[in-house]
Amino acid sequence: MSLADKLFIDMCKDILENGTSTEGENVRPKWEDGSFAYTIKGFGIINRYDLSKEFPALTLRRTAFKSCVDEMLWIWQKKSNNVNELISHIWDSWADEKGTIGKAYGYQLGVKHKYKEGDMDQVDRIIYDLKNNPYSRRIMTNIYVHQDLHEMNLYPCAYSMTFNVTKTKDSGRLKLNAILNQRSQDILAANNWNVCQYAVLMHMLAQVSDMEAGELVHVITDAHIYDRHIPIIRELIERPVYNAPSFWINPDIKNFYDFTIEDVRLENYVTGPKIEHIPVAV
Ligand SMILES: Nc1nc(=O)c2c([nH]1)NC[C@@H]1CN(c3ccc(C(=O)N[C@@H](CCC(=O)O)C(=O)O)cc3)CN21
Ligand SMILES: O=c1ccn([C@H]2C[C@H](O)[C@@H](COP(=O)(O)O)O2)c(=O)[nH]1
Repeated sequence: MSLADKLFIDMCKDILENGTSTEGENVRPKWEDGSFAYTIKGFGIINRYDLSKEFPALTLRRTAFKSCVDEMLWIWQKKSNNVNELISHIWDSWADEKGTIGKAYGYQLGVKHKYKEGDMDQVDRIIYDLKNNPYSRRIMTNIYVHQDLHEMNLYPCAYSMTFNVTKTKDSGRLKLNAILNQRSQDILAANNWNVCQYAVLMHMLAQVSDMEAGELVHVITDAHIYDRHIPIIRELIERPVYNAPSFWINPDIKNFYDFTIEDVRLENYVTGPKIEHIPVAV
């Protein structure tokens, strides 16, 4: 069983057994037919993934690896907020007629800020610190920008990465760890999707800074299972599990901006069957 499967199954059981329901309360999201999308939610879930041991892809069902890496690069590398630059259509419901999701995600990472070292956006600031000042305790991004929230079609969910570099005990090589802070998580549609995205981001940043990828700590404030997902989750967590796939990254890429979705892949990724239709609350 992959470690990601174990964490996912334990988390789902915990939410289903100990979580609380929002039914009948004033909630924001709705289903396609206009009814309220209630959830069972757990508070303050923390999952730790050791990327030096295995890649954290779920095997219970296949995570759409190419689409999720494409979305991560859309945010972190293209710094785009236009859904026309995405391969998948997962963001279409939140885009306006021009295809933009407003001042969210990629837009915020592309904003240049003034630092003592010069003007940089948040991604370039991270890369600069990892290369020049890896023991800094100030290497972090934050896209939850209050002054721009009124111009976002959906507020950022995975909103902050805090990077922390340690030394590998045996080899002495530098190890890149990070905490992903997420205020809200749709467990069925996006949990492993988000985990795989940020695991790939860490592998890419580690490679371009001559480090190894270490631990990804995923902190989820509101970890929820939507009402219409409950039977799907109950079936999913009873499925057989397989070993984690192996992760390949093109070793020749030394500049973060040169990575494409073809430069990473999962090998021997054996999974359970596809869930034909996952309704997404909007
Ligand atoms: N309610 C909700 N849940 C989310 O996960 C979510 C939002 N809203 N709003 C913004 C984005 C869009 N995200 C999404 C939306 C849909 C899928 C989805 O349908 N996933 C399918 C297949 C995707 C594919 O093959 O490209 C799946 O099987 O997981 C995933 C993430 C994550 N975010
Ligand atoms: O990367 C993402 C983006 C969105 N989500 C989910 C989490 C929630 O179910 C909705 C957002 O609704 P809010 O009312 O703004 O919390 O989208 C996710 O899991 N991962």
